[in-house]
Parts: sequence; C-alpha cells; structure tokens
Amino acid sequence: MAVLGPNRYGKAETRVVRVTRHGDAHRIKDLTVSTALSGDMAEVHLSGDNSAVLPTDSQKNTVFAFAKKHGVGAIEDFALLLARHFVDSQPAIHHARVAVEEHAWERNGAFGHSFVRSGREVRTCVAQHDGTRSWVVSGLRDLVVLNTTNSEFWGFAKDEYTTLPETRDRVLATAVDVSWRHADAEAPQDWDKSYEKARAALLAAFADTYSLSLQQTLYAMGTRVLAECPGVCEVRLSLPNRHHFLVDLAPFGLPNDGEVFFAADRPYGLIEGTVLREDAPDAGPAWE
Ligand SMILES: O=c1[nH]c(=O)c2[nH]c(=O)[nH]c2[nH]1
Repeated sequence: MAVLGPNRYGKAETRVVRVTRHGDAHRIKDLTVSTALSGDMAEVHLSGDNSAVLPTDSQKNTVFAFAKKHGVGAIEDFALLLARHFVDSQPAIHHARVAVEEHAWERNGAFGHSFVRSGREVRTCVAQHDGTRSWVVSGLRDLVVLNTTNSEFWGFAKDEYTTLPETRDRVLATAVDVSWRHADAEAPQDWDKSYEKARAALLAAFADTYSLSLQQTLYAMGTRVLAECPGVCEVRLSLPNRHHFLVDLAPFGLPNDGEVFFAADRPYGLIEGTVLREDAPDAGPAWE
C-alpha cells in the first residue's frame, strides 16, 4: 500500500523587474520569486480533483500584480506579503513558502534611467507562513572575498594519501553563501538595515580574522553576525575554498615569492557550518 507523503507545489523562478518612476529618477528592483504552497492536496494527487489547486500560473500572476499594487521594498516584506496572501485567501492552502532572490543594479552615470548590473552578491530570503506564524531566513550568495595573507593551514591529520604541504602563508578566497534566521519574523522590522549589518559583519570578520583554517574563519563570520545583529539567532554558512596554488616559476629561472597563483576552479574544498545562539528558539520549518 502506498500513501502520499509531504508535497508542495508552486511556480519556480518568476523573474520580475519593478520600475518605480519618480520624475526622471527611476528605481529598479530585479527579483526571482519562487512560490511553494501546501495544504489539502490529497485529492489532486489521488483522484485528479483539482478543486483545491490554485494554479501555479495564478501564483506567477500574483507576483506581478503585487509588484504593481504594493511595490517592492525589502524582499523579506514582499515575500511575507505573498506568503500571507496565499494562506489567507485560499482555504485549502495551509502553508506557503516564498523564496526571493534580488539581483543588484547600480546607476549608470548621472542618468536617472540608465543602470548597470552590479557585481554585488545576490541577496536572498525565504519567508513562510502557516496562517498563524511566520518564519524568515535572509541571506546572500556569491559574495566573493579574498585575503592575500594572514591565512595558514598546517598541523592537519595525515595518512598515506596526504601530499598537501603545510603552509604558514597562503591566499584565502571564497564565495560566501550564507543564510541567517530571524528569531521573530512577526515583528515589523527594517530588513534592509539588518541585511547591511549582517553583510558588513561577514566582510569584517573575513578580513580581520587571522585564519588557521577556513573552518575557523567560518565560525568567526557566523559569530560576528550574531554579535552585530541582535534579531538573528542562527547563521548557516557554506564556503567553497577557492584554492590559489603558487605557480612553480623555477623552470623559467624566475622566483615566485607569493606573487603568481593558479586560481583552480575545481575540485574545491567545501566548508559548511552553523553558528547559533545557545538560546535560539526552535527553527520550525524555517530551513525547509
Ligand atoms: O582551511 C582549510 N580547511 C581544510 O579542511 C582544508 N583541507 C585542505 O586540503 N585545505 C584546507 N584548508
């Protein structure tokens, strides 16, 4: 006998660009929005009765309509608005998960209407609502950082397959992928300010930690976010070790005193970890 297990459905990766026109000074918000709804969905799976199913096409349309009607401020506010709307307006929907990614643009010169896609990281959030409670996880990915010194890696375990030389000075580089959980997602808050604080904390910790391993740097980064952002209770980091290997220039009669590196793209070490407050409230579905 088979039974239906957990399920959800929605529209993935709706690309929406919202232009706000204040005279000649325009603003743009460029988002990728993914919705996932769950609730009384047994019948559609078991008998094909679609009466409880709000089409994914309607979900996509709602994203566009809400961008027009409500504008787009902080992505967390937009995601919460959508999540609450789906649960509050559809009797069969008991849980909504809305994930938003924000692609940054900067002004192109002094023109109010011209923009250049920024090299900045992608800002992310996932908001969830179940009719009573809400959960918000914010984050970013592809924040690429590099230290040219103050990084060592030695004293590691060795076996018959270990060839890695110990180093007292190396390049440390990574593309930060991080999410942080807000302890209280119900209270209205300045998500933009909290984002900038968390980002600044991550960058500061990466720069000023004298690193004996990327693991140690990861912990320092997570700890710094908790110290700087009182509303954040848990930080999850995924840090690819973007290895920079010193090139042997001896065959060409050239010294290489930490000046020329081969930036390898794969394979790469992947260091992942969570840093959380001792008294962090239960995460519920926040990470799902
Ligand atoms: O910071 C590091 N952590 C590791 O676990 C590791 N492993 C490795 O080969 N190089 C590194 N560097």
